[in-house]
Amino acid sequence: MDLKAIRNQIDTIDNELLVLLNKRMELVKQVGSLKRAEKSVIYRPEREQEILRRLEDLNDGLLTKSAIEAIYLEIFAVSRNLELPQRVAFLGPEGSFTHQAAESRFGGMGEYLVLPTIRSVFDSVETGRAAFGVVPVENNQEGIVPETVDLLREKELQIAAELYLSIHFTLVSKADSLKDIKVIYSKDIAFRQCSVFLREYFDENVVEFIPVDSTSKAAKLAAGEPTSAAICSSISAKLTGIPVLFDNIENSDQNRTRFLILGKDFKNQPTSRDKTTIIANLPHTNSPGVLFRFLKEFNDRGINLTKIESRPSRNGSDFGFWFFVEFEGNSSDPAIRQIMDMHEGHLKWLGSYVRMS
Ligand SMILES: C=C(O[C@@H]1C=C(C(=O)O)C=C[C@H]1O)C(=O)O
Repeated sequence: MDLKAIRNQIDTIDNELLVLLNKRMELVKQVGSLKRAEKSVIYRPEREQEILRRLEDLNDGLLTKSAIEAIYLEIFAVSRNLELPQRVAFLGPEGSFTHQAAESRFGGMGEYLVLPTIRSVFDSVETGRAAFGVVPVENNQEGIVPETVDLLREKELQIAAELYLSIHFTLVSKADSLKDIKVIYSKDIAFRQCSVFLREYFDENVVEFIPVDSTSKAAKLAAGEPTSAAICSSISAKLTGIPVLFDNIENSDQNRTRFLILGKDFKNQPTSRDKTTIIANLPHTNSPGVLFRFLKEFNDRGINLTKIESRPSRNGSDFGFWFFVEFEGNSSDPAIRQIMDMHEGHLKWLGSYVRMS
């Protein structure tokens, strides 16, 4: 077949796709009307995951799993926009890893609110300025993001979904040579994640490391100063037009960050692949066996714990603490229900959502 003939066929298929996509949108609109009548939530991450899984199982063509995901996540985002346009807040500025994470779920067409701090993302969802908020919660090299975990305890928001992103850092600067660099800007966590590279190439007695709110803010600052550098994502290097001196400078090439999508009064339908996150404010945490007995309840019921972190309660001068706990399953599972009931008043449910790891 010649080029023209092949392209004719492509055109025919695109025409069919357009008709089908519009048919899909008609149905989505009906779903939207039903949801509005029932005052139920528009975003159903568990339903989207179910569709993806079904299509990936069904697929026997050239499309890879991630290609199907990329296409469909955009279709879902456009669909939701038709049901009810919903603003999504994320920890900015533009070009941050959180921006990348937000776009991967809410699409390129979404309406975004770029906010300067994790707290302001929580606030915007709490006050309804945004329907959803995207924040980082942990990195597999660095552990949890304390601000996010503390705010999950403080605020009354829920986790609608989680997602994972591979993180790569670049060193950017307008300096001609490394020895001209006097200042390096980045986010504190990024400095730690690139510590091996920094030790090898820079003398901390000569170069000043200045932590700022985000890696993209770091790139913007460095773009305006000829003897400064920044550690940032390649997307913010591109957005600020600052030259990349080194790529992939992170300590581990297995560097992944987990993000949470936060909603208000949000509850997913249970699936068979859920994870649940809670805050445990156990009484008398300094007494022997309190944590042991709590964990034993999970073990006795065969519930797989995936995370436990302790955080200071900041209650006067004492050394009390509370726990950020995650485990497999949905809060409506009878075994999990039992534990929640047993500790009523001491456990705060933050969400049950499809497990992505
Ligand atoms: C159409 C719906 O609303 C949203 C859009 C979806 C879609 O495009 O398939 C799926 C789930 C929801 O996030 C639905 O709930 O079925």
